[in-house]
Amino acid sequence: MIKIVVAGFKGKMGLTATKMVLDKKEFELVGVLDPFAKEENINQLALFSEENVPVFTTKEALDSQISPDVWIDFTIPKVAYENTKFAIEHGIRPVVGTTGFTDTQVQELIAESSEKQIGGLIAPNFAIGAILMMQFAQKAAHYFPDVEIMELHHDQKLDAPSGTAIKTAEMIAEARGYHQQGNPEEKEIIKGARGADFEGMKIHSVRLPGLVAHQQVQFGSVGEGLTIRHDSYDRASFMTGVALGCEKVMELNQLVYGLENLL
Ligand SMILES: NC(=O)C1=CN([C@@H]2O[C@H](COP(=O)(O)OP(=O)(O)OC[C@H]3O[C@@H](n4cnc5c(N)ncnc54)[C@H](O)[C@@H]3O)[C@@H](O)[C@H]2O)C=CC1
Ligand SMILES: O=C(O)C1=N[C@H](C(=O)O)C[C@H](O)C1
Repeated sequence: MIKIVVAGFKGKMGLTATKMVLDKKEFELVGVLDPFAKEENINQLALFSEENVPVFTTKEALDSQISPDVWIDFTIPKVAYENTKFAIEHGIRPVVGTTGFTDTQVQELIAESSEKQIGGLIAPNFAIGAILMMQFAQKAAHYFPDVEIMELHHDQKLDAPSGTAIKTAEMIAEARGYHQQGNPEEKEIIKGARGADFEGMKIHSVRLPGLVAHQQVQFGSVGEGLTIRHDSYDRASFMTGVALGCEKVMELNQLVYGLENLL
């Protein structure tokens, strides 16, 4: 039985992950963390009235009372680095979906986990279809170097571009390197019109109510185009990957970046 804590449990993803952990017989939910929680036990929420799991509002209180094997993190970009570092330092394997990490932070956490021999995972996207989208895009970039990424999310999202768009751009850049796209004489009449730039490719972020998480990677070449698109219509789409991550980190001795490394 893998003992799990969910950080950010009152959020959209935290709540979905909490339900997933409770539903899987291989997992035991030993605690949940959210500084904005008013409850002391999740059974004070109608949804979890049959359960008995303590609620913590600080990671220090959590650490003094429970000993989880795995720390699932769906919090906010501002705290995810500190949370992940805390988990590693306390021998808890992080499975992190929270986005907004810098490359330097990811490298630091990998080095620290390796030193402590603690498995872990930071995955900008846990949906299997999204991983395939990124891998297909990387493959296509060998033949189609001209590409733009459009990511579309709900309007409560804090970070832009999305972690998935950054990871996709990194994977495409690995395949094709820096590549100047479009007209070098181009001028933006309104600042930002052409989106963010990563190694010469543009990333566009759309935020609208009603959306969940969507991304289109659009390639253009002479007389042809190729569009690879993934849609998460429901947050349940991420849970197969989260569950897989919780199992796999038990066998690792350092943190990995990207679910594709565990499939
Ligand atoms: N990797 C993936 O597959 C996915 C990643 N995400 C990412 O997960 C994160 C959370 O997304 P949502 O659930 O939509 O956000 P949300 O805003 O609904 O939830 C965030 C939760 O974190 C809590 N929180 C804030 N500070 C905290 C702290 N210090 N410790 C513990 N909890 C804290 C908040 O109170 C809130 O309940 C975002 O960064 C998002 O980009 C979202 C969907 C899928
Ligand atoms: O905030 C979200 O919702 C999502 N965040 C992740 C990201 O930034 O890529 C994953 C998914 O796109 C949903």
